[in-house]
Amino acid sequence: MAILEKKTYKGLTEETAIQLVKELELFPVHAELTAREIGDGNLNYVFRIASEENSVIIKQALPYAKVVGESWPLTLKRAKIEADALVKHGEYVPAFVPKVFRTDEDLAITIMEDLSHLKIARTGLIEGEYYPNLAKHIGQYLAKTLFHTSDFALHPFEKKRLASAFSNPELCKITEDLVFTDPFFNIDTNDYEPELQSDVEEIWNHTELKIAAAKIKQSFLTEAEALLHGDLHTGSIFASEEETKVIDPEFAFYGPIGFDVGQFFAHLVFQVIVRKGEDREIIVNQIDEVWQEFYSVFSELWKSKGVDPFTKVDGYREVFLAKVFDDAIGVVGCELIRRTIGLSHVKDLDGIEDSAVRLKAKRAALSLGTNLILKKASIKTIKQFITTIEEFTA
Ligand SMILES: Nc1ncnc2c1ncn2[C@@H]1O[C@H](COP(=O)(O)OP(=O)(O)O)[C@@H](O)[C@H]1O
Ligand SMILES: CSC[C@H]1O[C@H](OP(=O)(O)O)[C@H](O)[C@@H]1O
Repeated sequence: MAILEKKTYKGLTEETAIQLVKELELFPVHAELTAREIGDGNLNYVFRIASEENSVIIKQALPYAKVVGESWPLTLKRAKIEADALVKHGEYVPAFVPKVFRTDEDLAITIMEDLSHLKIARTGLIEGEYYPNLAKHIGQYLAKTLFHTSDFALHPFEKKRLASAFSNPELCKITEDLVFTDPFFNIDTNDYEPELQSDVEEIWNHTELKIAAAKIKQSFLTEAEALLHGDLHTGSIFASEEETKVIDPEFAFYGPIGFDVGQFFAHLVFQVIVRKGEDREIIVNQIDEVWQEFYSVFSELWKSKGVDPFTKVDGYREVFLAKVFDDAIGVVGCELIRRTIGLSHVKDLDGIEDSAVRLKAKRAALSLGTNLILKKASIKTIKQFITTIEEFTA
């Protein structure tokens, strides 16, 4: 029986992935096809199916988290959320997301544009590559996706319909635990070198820090400002010198705008920590540029497309964007700590072979993260944010 007709979930293999694209007539009938599983993420399978002339990607969710196994069951609904978010965001930033060709909820698959001509930005950045358009493009991606899905741009009924359609409790719970909770407590799944034990205990015993982190978590739990990507790290971005494409929005949900902004900042900060001299300056400038671009495009949209009467009140835009910035700084702090001592690290730090250099970099991430969470109220501008980064990472 044809795979799609079965209407039941079954994990694909390289063979059945080929059978599926044939059933869907995505390639000419006699095309010679090859398939390879290329997924390197924590959660899903990704197959690349290619003929001599053409190729597509099939991403399939598993009923559990791939990185842990069947002991961590995870909803298949995330595949639909991811495909729907790609399509929704694609309405506003078609140049910055892959095209979605087909989806199937029973199989939990999305068939999309193959972006293999690009490189995952984290990999390229670690190799020292320079992406002259990355900051500008991500600034635009953030401003457009977040403004257009917010109450500033939508009728309240449509906004609430979307918020309900993108309800994503299981994936949000991963972020609530892994980013905003577990690193601040002695939890089994935390993951760090024994040499960091005293640094980690300092965090666990720091009540003021925990209260500040709890407030940032509270914002993530309650503030349905816009349809977020929800996992906007440099491993979720394909780039070249010219192009930028954002993939993997399976954590999408209605949350605080500063979460997406802060996550992207944080993963640039990891590069600031590991680079030196001019190479480091490039990333510092990109942090500045992404914020300037986000601020200016969001402001233009606010003025030209704002539907809420308060968007016409002088001064409110600046107040709202200051709130987004404050939220983002808190998220940077939590993400720096989480990717250093929690579950699911980043190669930027873990890939440093010399252990003394690696530990120094991790300590910088922890002390900068702590400082940002505690002092975010005093960091009001992008320049002050950059000065703080430089203070802790010199
Ligand atoms: N559209 C695509 N084109 C080419 N490769 C892709 C595409 N989507 C994903 N991949 C590859 O699969 C990997 C994992 O994809 P990702 O969506 O991040 O999965 P996960 O949700 O498991 O993290 C990416 O790092 C990339 O190498
Ligand atoms: C066990 S999930 C941890 C981590 O995995 C996700 O990453 P990705 O899907 O990009 O590999 C996300 O960042 C989660 O926090």
